[in-house]
Formats: sequence, C-alpha cells, structure tokens
Amino acid sequence: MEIIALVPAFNEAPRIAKVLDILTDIDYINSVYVIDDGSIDKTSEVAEQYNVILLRHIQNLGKGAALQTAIRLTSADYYLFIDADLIGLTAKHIDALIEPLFKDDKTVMSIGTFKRGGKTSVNLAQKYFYILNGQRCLRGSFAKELPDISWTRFGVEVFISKYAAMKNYKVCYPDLTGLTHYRKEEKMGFMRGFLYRLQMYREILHTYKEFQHHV
Ligand SMILES: O=c1ccn([C@@H]2O[C@H](COP(=O)(O)OP(=O)(O)O)[C@@H](O)[C@H]2O)c(=O)[nH]1
Ligand SMILES: O=C(O)[C@@H](COP(=O)(O)O)O[C@H]1O[C@H](CO)[C@@H](O)[C@H](O)[C@H]1O
Repeated sequence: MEIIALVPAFNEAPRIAKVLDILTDIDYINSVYVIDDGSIDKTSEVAEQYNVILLRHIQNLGKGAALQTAIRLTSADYYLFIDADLIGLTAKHIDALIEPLFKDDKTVMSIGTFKRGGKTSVNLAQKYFYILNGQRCLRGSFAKELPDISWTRFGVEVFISKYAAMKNYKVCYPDLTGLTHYRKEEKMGFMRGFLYRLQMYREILHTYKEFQHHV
C-alpha cells in the first residue's frame, strides 16, 4: 500500500520544519513530497534537510497547481494533503485523517477540522468554513479522477469538495483537536496578510463560479 504526503509550500521557510519533523517520522507514509510553489525564501533549502522529494515551481502558480503537479507525477493508494504552516501537528492528527478511509471503502476523502488549537479566531472560522480546511486524505482513485485543479489557486479545497458532492461521494470530517495554523496576518504582517486574505476569498469565489465549466 502506497501512502504519500503532499506539502504545498509558498514562502514557508520559518514554519515547514515543524511539519516535516512529524511527517518524515511516520512509518506508514512511504514518501513525503514538498512542492515549493515559487518561494523566494529558503523553503526549498529547509526541505532539503529532510528525507523528502522536492518539486519546485520556478514561479508561484497557486496551491491548486502545486497539488496538481505532485498528483500528476505520482500514484498512490492514499494522498495526505498537509499545509506547511501548521502549529501543533502530531502523528495522531495524521492517523485521524487516514483511519476513516481504512475503515470504510466508500469514503473517498476526509477533511480535518481544527478544534481547540489555541487560536479563537481560527477555531471560530473552522466552525462555519470547515469546508476550506486543507488537511485532507484522499483515496488515490479519487485524486486521479479529479479534473484539472491547476487553475484553482486557493479555490482548490472548494473545487475538490464540490466535485465529491456532485458525484455523491462520501466525505467525512474528523476532528484535529489541538491543531491550528499561522494566519496570513501573522505570516506577512497585518496589511499584506489582510490583502492576501481578500485575494484568497476572491479565488475561492472564482472557483465556485467557474466550477461547472471545469467538470
Ligand atoms: O500560492 C500558494 C499559496 C499557498 N500555498 C501553500 O498552501 C498552504 C495553505 O496556504 P496558506 O497557509 O497561505 O493558507 P491559510 O491556511 O492561511 O488559508 C500552505 O502550505 C502554503 O504555503 C502554496 O503552495 N501556493
Ligand atoms: O480556514 C480558513 O478560513 C482559511 C484561512 O484561515 P485563517 O482565517 O487564516 O485562519 O484557511 C484554509 O483555507 C484555504 C482555502 O481553502 C486552504 O488552502 C487552507 O489550507 C486552509 O487552512
């Protein structure tokens, strides 16, 4: 059985090590792919310190394209999608994502929910916008069946979830208690982070609008 973790990363040099420490230490993960999506910091240099396969976009193409690049180049029974900026990741969170797919062969995807991760604003956002969470486990057959996701940027989660709903596929939402992430404003400073957040919402809305033309 082949289990692959995909870590899309755009300017995550200060944060990615904590995630790779955990992923590269889990025995049942066969390979960890880091997709450096055109970073201008030392994301790739940090990733190279680990036993990972590093793919690099020479320019920033967005999260959807980063995931697409790795899915195209690999085949696996299960794909774990894990962000590079998580805080508090443990092997238990990875187990929680993958176990529901082991237990029920009808479930094609799990989508984690951050709970009690120490950031009230993140916990609150997760309560209502749980569909946006990027921590997922996809059955390999489902990942390979997906139409092109390279245009979606931050709409990638919405696209994949809408596609699963359109096909009436079973999805589950395991709790990832204790896990959270850096907010954009924390990573980039308030103003740049806030503008980047608005851009993310635009990309999500764009994906909603364009969905039917891409399936
Ligand atoms: O153009 C992009 C934007 C983001 N990411 C990565 O996608 C994940 C989720 O992005 P981010 O943390 O910015 O989203 P948030 O969780 O803050 O909404 C992170 O590992 C990013 O480094 C990427 O590969 N390309
Ligand atoms: O949950 C959310 O509302 C957003 C933004 O999180 P924050 O408001 O910065 O905590 O984060 C997610 O959304 C992105 C788009 O779907 C995903 O790519 C990220 O993985 C996810 O953490």
